[in-house]
Amino acid sequence: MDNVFDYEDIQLIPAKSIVKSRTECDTSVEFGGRRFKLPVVPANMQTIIDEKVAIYLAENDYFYIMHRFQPETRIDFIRNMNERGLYSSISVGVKDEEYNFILQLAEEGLVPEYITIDIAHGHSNAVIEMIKHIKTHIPQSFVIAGNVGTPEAVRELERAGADATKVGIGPGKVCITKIKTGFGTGGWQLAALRWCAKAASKPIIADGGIRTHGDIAKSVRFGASMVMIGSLFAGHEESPGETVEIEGKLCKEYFGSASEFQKGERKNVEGKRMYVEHKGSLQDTLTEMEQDLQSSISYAGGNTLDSIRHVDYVIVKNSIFNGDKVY
Ligand SMILES: NC(=O)C1=CN([C@@H]2O[C@H](COP(=O)(O)OP(=O)(O)OC[C@H]3O[C@@H](n4cnc5c(N)ncnc54)[C@H](OP(=O)(O)O)[C@@H]3O)[C@@H](O)[C@H]2O)C=CC1
Ligand SMILES: Nc1nc2c(ncn2[C@@H]2O[C@H](COP(=O)(O)O)[C@@H](O)[C@H]2O)c(=O)[nH]1
Repeated sequence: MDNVFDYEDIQLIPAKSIVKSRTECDTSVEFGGRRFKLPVVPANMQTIIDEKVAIYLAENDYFYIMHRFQPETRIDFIRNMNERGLYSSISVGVKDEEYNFILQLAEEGLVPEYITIDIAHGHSNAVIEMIKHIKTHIPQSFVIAGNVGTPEAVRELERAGADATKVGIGPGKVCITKIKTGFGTGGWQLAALRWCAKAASKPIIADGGIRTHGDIAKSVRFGASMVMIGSLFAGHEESPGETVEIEGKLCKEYFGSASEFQKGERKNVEGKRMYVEHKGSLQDTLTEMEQDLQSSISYAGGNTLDSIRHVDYVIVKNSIFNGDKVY
């Protein structure tokens, strides 16, 4: 790998604007046969999304992926979305019971429009087998597989039948994989995205490490069709994380899916918990993201998201450790 860099090391170079107003810039994206207002999806984590948030996002033409940490609720979730005329987008793991869950969906004729295979180390036979299992029994579902961090992994999952891959091992805000295992894309996530995108023949979701709205445009420039975000979506009124008061300020919890708080035990822990300041409404953030991305598109010299994909850039510094701490 040459040219290793991360989000904070890159600046995109402006091109002559063709719009009179940023409102002319269209941030929408097609993904898996649907069009969404933004190339952004809140992380499929228990402190980021619940059924209420999923309904809100689907009703308002945003992409969502429901988490998989209350597995017994998934059938009712899909039925409820169907009854409301909304698309359903769920997550699965790779353990034996998940194979039975897919068979149950097939038997009951329940077809989620999107199924995300959500495990830490997605470049594995376990994921390849699950992709094939889903494609055999529910071929109409759009399958997102991850997480991975290499071109080889992207190619292998695509060959197995994945319709999109999710890139990012360890760049997340509540992630401690880099520190605990020595592996991952933490500290060079943007370069890893570029590396993977060059090998991909299907869409990529860039997952983790987004700290500013400008990082969304940078992800698009380096090959992402969709950007998964956790920490920036934590702390809203609607966020499922518990609300607490810390030194007179209202905060909400945000914890990793591989943290002891999610798992209920300290085994193979690769995530931590933090508290983020209470932020107001989710829609305010989505609106601000849209405005900022419209601005990015105008700086790129176009009026659609695609114009960002070809802009020049400079590497302004080269830092590979961003100061993450375990606690
Ligand atoms: N994007 C990221 O960087 C990371 C994300 N996560 C998130 O944490 C959640 C839990 O993930 P995960 O622990 O994979 O889910 P599961 O607990 O469902 O485990 C996945 C399966 O893969 C096996 N496995 C083998 N090697 C690994 C490995 N290196 N890491 C994890 N499992 C492995 C596990 O067995 P066994 O447990 O016996 O080893 C288990 O059977 C997911 O939501 C995932 O997205 C977690 C870490 C990193
Ligand atoms: N290594 C770990 N990664 C995790 C864990 N829980 C979630 N995640 C990943 O983080 C992103 C969100 O990143 P952010 O920088 O936007 O906050 C999420 O989508 C997962 O891929 C975990 O416990 N360990």
